[in-house]
Amino acid sequence: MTEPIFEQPVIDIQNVSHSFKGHRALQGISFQVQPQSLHGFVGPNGAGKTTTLKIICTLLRPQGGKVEVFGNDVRSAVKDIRKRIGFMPDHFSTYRQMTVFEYLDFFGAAYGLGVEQRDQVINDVLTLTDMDGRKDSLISGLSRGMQQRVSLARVLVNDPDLLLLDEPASGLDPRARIELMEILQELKRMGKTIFISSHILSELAELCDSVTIIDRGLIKYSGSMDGLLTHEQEHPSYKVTLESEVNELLVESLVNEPGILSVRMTDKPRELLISFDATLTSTGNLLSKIIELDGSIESFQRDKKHLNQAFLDLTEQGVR
Ligand SMILES: Nc1ncnc2c1ncn2[C@@H]1O[C@H](COP(=O)(O)OP(=O)(O)OP(=O)(O)O)[C@@H](O)[C@H]1O
Repeated sequence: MTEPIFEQPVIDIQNVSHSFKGHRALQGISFQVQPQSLHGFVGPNGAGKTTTLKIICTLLRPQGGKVEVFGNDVRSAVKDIRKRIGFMPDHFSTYRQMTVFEYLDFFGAAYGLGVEQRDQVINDVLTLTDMDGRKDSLISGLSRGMQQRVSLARVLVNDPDLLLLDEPASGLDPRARIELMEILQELKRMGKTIFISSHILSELAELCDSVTIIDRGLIKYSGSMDGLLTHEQEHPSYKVTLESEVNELLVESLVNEPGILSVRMTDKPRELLISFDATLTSTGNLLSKIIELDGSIESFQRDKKHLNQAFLDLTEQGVR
């Protein structure tokens, strides 16, 4: 039998805490980000997203706990980490009077690239971000969506292995958002790991393989996107579509079965929502019972929670 290969996580956060003037912004958070994943970091205002991002990209020293990026400690290996990451903050910096080329050239030089190499790299990153025709445009004249792409192009100049993006989609119209997500998918296909924060879970659902949810400095969930939507493993819920209309006798018989917690009819006459206690019965038992009582199932599928509901269930009410 082949042994499973355990890859080292790109980001490994263990019990990290951080306070600002007595206010506990991070209260012992732990999670990991796997290589070549697109990992969402979601939480309401003031949850601690930017603080965490700044710690990961070595701009802020954690006061407690341990953070490793590519196996290097953020406290001691600042230079090694900075060489391999690209951080895109949630605001555009103050270089608006430059052209796109001048801006990227400036950062290329700051990263130590020679003139010829910079020309090549700038052409490549402009192609990647679909900005070929904008090389000589003034940044101040670009739309918010285009400015975001320039920001992303800037982050790509040193060919980082890990991209840290703070709210990159905020303020973008739906088209610009979709286009940005497509660029990020392409970067993932190129082998990069992408860590992206947002207030809005549904914005990242299609894009991310995994997600961490943070609220008031505490991690509420970290794992696969799929796992988030089927979070209540002990009480799974299934949507059953019958070939004929649901009759009340069937509902009554199912409700009385051991382990079945609820049987609900929906606004569709052939559909039922059934949840059960997985420690007392199983999907197989449920299926056999329905077949025995009715005999005609058209479809049977796990009922996933709505994204917004999953987010609301995990985070607390109130603005902070
Ligand atoms: N420099 C600072 N001084 C004082 N308090 C701060 C500082 N930076 C952050 N905080 C506080 O720490 C908490 C976490 O802030 P953080 O910016 O990390 O949250 P966030 O999830 O990024 O929020 P948002 O989505 O609103 O940007 C908030 O209560 C915030 O007010």
